[in-house]
Amino acid sequence: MLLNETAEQIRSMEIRGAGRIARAAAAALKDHAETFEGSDIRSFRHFMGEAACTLLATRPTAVSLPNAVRFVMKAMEGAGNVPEAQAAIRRAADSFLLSSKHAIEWIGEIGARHISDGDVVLTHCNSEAALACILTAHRQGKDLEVFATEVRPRNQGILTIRALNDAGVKTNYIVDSAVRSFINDVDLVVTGADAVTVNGAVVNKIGTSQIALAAHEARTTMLVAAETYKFAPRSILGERIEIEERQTDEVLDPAVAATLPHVRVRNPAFDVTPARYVDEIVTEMGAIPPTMAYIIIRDHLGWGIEEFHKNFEFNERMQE
Ligand SMILES: O=C(COP(=O)(O)O)[C@H](O)[C@H](O)COP(=O)(O)O
Repeated sequence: MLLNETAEQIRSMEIRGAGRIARAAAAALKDHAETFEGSDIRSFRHFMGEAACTLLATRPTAVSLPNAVRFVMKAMEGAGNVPEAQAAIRRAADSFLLSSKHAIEWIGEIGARHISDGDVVLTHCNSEAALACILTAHRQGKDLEVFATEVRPRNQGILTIRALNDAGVKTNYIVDSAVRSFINDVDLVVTGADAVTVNGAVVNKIGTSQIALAAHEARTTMLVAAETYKFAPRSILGERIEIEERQTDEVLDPAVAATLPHVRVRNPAFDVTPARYVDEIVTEMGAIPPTMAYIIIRDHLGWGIEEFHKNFEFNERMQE
């Protein structure tokens, strides 16, 4: 698929969810590299650098996107000519796609061990990683019941209840504001993540932090299912995750809004749940306390402070 088409699909949320966005970006970079005609390595780097920027500009919050783009782009660093660079990009993209698929499977296995026979699980938004935990437990024969939220304003809950229904999981579909009314019936909350920062805070679909707060008050376990490429290296430098604020017409009909000149509609797509409201983050490396985020960023993703210096030099070279 053409790179601009993928970028547009991510922007319009036809492709959505942090993991899917990352995989679409890696695949788009791979296809884009093959379309380069020429033999000048500097022009190729520039060509790929522009493509990376186009993808990065689509949606600002899911850290899986810059992590995937960087992983693929970094592969061509040592290449001396265009065919070598194209092959390196191909290998890196394929490796990212495969490891992402395996990560979800592992998360499903590990997450399922947190779910017992007879449990009631609540999930929010539509997360592949969170669903992997629930569906794996269901496939293991555990008798489960799920509460799934509506997820205003884009209604990703519909995707979730469809997946649960297709798998034959007994599911309750509730409006977002009903979470506190049902939280005492719930044994475990499982959500996904768009980003995890160095202090263990979890950025996910708007409403997640209210759910975490309700779970905390009710002493209900709060699990977050997240591949390690959702951890945010730049948060080591104190950089904040940008919370995407989407168009107001997703929330209120523009014709109605036009009659309300004193009303400003706000539509943040994500919120931040502090680490103290999260019991564990289930990654493909195992279930960790959120306070271990720094270790994942430094030892697993390989992003110490020194990496930022290297990356700075790399970016300078890309811009030459
Ligand atoms: O918040 C969302 C999706 O938001 P949007 O619909 O706005 O992209 C999901 O919970 C995370 O991305 C994790 O999903 P996954 O586990 O599939 O990566």
